[in-house]
Amino acid sequence: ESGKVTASPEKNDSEYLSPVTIGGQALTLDFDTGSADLWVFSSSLPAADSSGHTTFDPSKSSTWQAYQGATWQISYGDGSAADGTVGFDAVTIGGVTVSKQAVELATGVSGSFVQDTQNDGLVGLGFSTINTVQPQPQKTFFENVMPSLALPVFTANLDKDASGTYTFGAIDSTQYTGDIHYTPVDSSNGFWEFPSSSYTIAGGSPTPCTTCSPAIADTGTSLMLIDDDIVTAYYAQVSGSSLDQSQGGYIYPCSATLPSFGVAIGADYTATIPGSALTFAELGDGTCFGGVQSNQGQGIQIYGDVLLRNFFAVFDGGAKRFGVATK
Ligand SMILES: CN(C)c1ccc(C(=O)NN)cc1
Repeated sequence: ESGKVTASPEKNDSEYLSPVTIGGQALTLDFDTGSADLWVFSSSLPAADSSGHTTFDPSKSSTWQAYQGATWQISYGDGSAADGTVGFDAVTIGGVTVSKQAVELATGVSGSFVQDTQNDGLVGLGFSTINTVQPQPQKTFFENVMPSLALPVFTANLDKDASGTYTFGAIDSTQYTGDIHYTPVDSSNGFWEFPSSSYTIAGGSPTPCTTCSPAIADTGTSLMLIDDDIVTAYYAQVSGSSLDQSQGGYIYPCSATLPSFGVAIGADYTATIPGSALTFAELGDGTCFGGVQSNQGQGIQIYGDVLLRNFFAVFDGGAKRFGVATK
């Protein structure tokens, strides 16, 4: 089987939201290849925290099965967090159903989730070694459905300020051009992780970097969070740019011309993003906030939506590989 759903961008393409049905209840969730918990705003949240969100109410699902005593708690790279209890229910995405998917009910969420009223929770599409359910980590929707998919893959075709598509179980050849360039994935940290040991700024042949951190493909992160020395070199080529502590990153005059930025996807391919696609947000006073920012020395480079929305991306759970194609 295979199925596809729309991925609709929030403002500034900061995240992409997709329709999911759980126990017959429709919610709008953020598909996140950088985590492995499927969690939803629940009817047990304080009303002040769930106001504006659609909540899942297990008492209204005839197929809900509580997982007695199980709990979860997660924190994300941006400092946001959520926690709660666990059960199992039928989860359907694009017509593809897992009958007994672990569904994590939020009884606590941090402020940025409360404020993000279009978001009713997350679908983790990383590897279940980083699932936070105790006493027993739970498999992701993709891990559960993989054996019944025509192909053990899902693809992300995100777009700039336009709706895109997530597809499970098929590689839709109408969604990309040319070849798909794959790299093996090291899932030992729970991410779609691969080496990225060269980069290009403003074109030309790639600069090798033996000290460059490995990278992860993360649909749940908005920006590209890159090793600090590379980011410094990038903005050195942007006139009027500066590191603005109050904004939390590099800003520049929106009139500036940004150089292109290319990053290695494994050993054989450089994914190059044109400068015109490397602004994340206008700050309203003529300055712009860059899509390329520092990873603050985290030792991992996070290739989020600023990269992914420029490509067709393949997450291959069968061959444990990640691929990109132009489109
Ligand atoms: C506050 N929200 C909606 C978030 C969603 C996803 C993430 C994330 O780091 N995913 N890899 C952080 C925060």
